[in-house]
Amino acid sequence: MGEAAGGAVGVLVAVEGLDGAGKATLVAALRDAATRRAATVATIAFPRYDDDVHAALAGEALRGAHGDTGTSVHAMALLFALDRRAAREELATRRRECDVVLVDRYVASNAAYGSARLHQSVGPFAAWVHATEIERFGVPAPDAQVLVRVPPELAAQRVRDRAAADPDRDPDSFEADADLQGRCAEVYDALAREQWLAPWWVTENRQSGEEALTRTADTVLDAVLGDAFAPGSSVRSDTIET
Ligand SMILES: Nc1ncnc2c1ncn2[C@@H]1O[C@H](COP(=O)(O)OP(=O)(O)OP(=O)(O)O)[C@@H](O)[C@H]1O
Ligand SMILES: Cc1cn([C@H]2C[C@H](O)[C@@H](COP(=O)(O)O)O2)c(=O)[nH]c1=O
Repeated sequence: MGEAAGGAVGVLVAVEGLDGAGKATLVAALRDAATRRAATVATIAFPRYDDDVHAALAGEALRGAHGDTGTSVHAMALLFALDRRAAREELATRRRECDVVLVDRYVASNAAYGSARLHQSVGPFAAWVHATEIERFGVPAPDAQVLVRVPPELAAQRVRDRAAADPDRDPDSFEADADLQGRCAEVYDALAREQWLAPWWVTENRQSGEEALTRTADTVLDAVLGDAFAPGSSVRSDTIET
């Protein structure tokens, strides 16, 4: 569990899933649910495009800049990993200050997308991500990971709808690759099944509406905060049907 100092629980919860799955939407619901129960909360979205040069380079490479960087699976993963390495201090500070630290994408995004790009399941690439980010860079493992699970076609439709409404959100090269998204969905399922890196929760995000989201957010918080207040117990893996 997180570093309990100054009274804050400091539980680190990573929200994962395909592009357009609804991660940002769930993070917002989790933040509201945490605030309702008087838990202090911080949110960080990776890649930190505006705050870290590696993330900025990765974002540009996703749109064709920097020669062949975007085509290199390992180069892209290193840029995403270096962004998180540079965020270690901020993460530590937020965990000291807050009960819940929500991260929108984290280390498992690298494992999922890189493995999918290489047509692997949870295998050598995921092991390389673990060795590089956790063991070498000292990026902290999360306490819990939530997979926002949707059929890839639905996620792709949401990406298209969002792009139609906001020209600044036109799909990047990963978002535009339907085969990649399909394989990535399979890798995410395998990561969750294998409890890769930390315990996983799986939530389906097919329904629209506040009610289902709020229910999911409350279920996750009951688990992570409830367990955090009960020393010696650990966060369970489960499936939340919404
Ligand atoms: N349950 C839902 N029903 C209908 N629309 C939804 C639902 N969840 C999210 N959306 C919409 O789908 C779009 C994508 O959602 P969101 O931005 O939360 O996804 P994301 O996983 O954070 O995407 P990305 O990784 O590409 O930034 C948004 O326009 C959002 O309003
Ligand atoms: C953090 C991170 C992201 N990715 C992939 C996932 C997305 O397709 C893109 C950009 O992320 P965004 O949430 O759409 O802005 O990059 C990745 O492969 N590895 C990572 O660590």
